[in-house]
Amino acid sequence: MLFIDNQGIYDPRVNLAIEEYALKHLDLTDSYLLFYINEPSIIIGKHQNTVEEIHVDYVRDRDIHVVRRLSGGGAVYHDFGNLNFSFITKDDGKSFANFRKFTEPVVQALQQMGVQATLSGRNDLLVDDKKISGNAQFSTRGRMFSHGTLMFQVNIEPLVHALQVKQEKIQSKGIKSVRSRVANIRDYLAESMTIEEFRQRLLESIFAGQNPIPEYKLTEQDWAKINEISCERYQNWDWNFGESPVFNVQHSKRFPIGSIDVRLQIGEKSMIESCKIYGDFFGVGDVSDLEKKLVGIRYDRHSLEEALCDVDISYYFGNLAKEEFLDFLY
Ligand SMILES: Nc1ncnc2c1ncn2[C@@H]1O[C@H](COP(=O)(O)OC(=O)CCCC[C@@H]2CCSS2)[C@@H](O)[C@H]1O
Repeated sequence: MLFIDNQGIYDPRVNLAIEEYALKHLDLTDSYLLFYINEPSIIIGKHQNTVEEIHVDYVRDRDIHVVRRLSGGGAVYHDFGNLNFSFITKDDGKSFANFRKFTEPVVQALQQMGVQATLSGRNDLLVDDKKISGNAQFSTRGRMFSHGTLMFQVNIEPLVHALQVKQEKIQSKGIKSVRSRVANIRDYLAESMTIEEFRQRLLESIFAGQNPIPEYKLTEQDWAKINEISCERYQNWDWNFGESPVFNVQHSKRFPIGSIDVRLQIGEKSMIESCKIYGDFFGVGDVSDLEKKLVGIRYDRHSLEEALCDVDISYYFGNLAKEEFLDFLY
């Protein structure tokens, strides 16, 4: 495994581009570990409807970045007290959805520092029943990353406010990110340290026995492509916010693999004119392919079944069965 050093970069639109670049373009014969700290930001899950996850006025007034990421899951808040880790590796077909594999080295490092963290629920690390880390994954073409937050010393007040959607919006929508009681790691450490020292301790624990720690240095060529990805995707309103959905059928439900929220606009002769799928579910497939499959067909059970007959639903939504998805749609 190689360590990618990006210290000194705090812009989430660049950090997420480094991660995407490493995933898609670096030689994954080796795995990589990337750490990043972002200035105040909300990082939205791939399938979420941004305006329904944030307090728009609060976020605008405080210049908090709002950036969508590639992985599924819910919305989290980052600031200079939050350290993110990302393992970028080949997807051997067994690792996706295995959160234990990628959080274990971090849990061990935390335990060495006196912090009794455990993996619990779908994707959280807890101390004292409080969440200190949220994790998510993304897989594409045999490559994947598994990344997580580490709340070292996050300012809790803006975290709560920025993720608190305005009241009228909550009422218009069934499904939200999974809100948790959160805590900061610093409060549980055996000895005090700065976030930089914390990062160093994690690094030394994960690369135990390797001195010096093997590093991959980003080249000028890498940087040119990273900046391109950053501009095209993470600095782009279309990606981060996108168009608001129009719909006249909305179904929301929480499944074991996460929440799914489907909005359909039904036109003349019962035809589906547009389809949008939101949620904090985990899956490998790009749901926009599924959305496209549903457009142009009749909104009745039989037509839906026909349209989905050659579709592997679990590819998009973890291990959800097709029947369950059809019952949910219609
Ligand atoms: N920074 C941070 N760390 C841990 N938990 C948080 C954080 N911010 C908010 N929350 C809490 O988690 C829920 C959302 O939980 P939920 O389970 O819905 O979503 C996640 O955990 C996603 C984790 C994504 C990690 C990526 C790693 C690199 S870029 S972002 C939110 O409502 C708060 O209660």
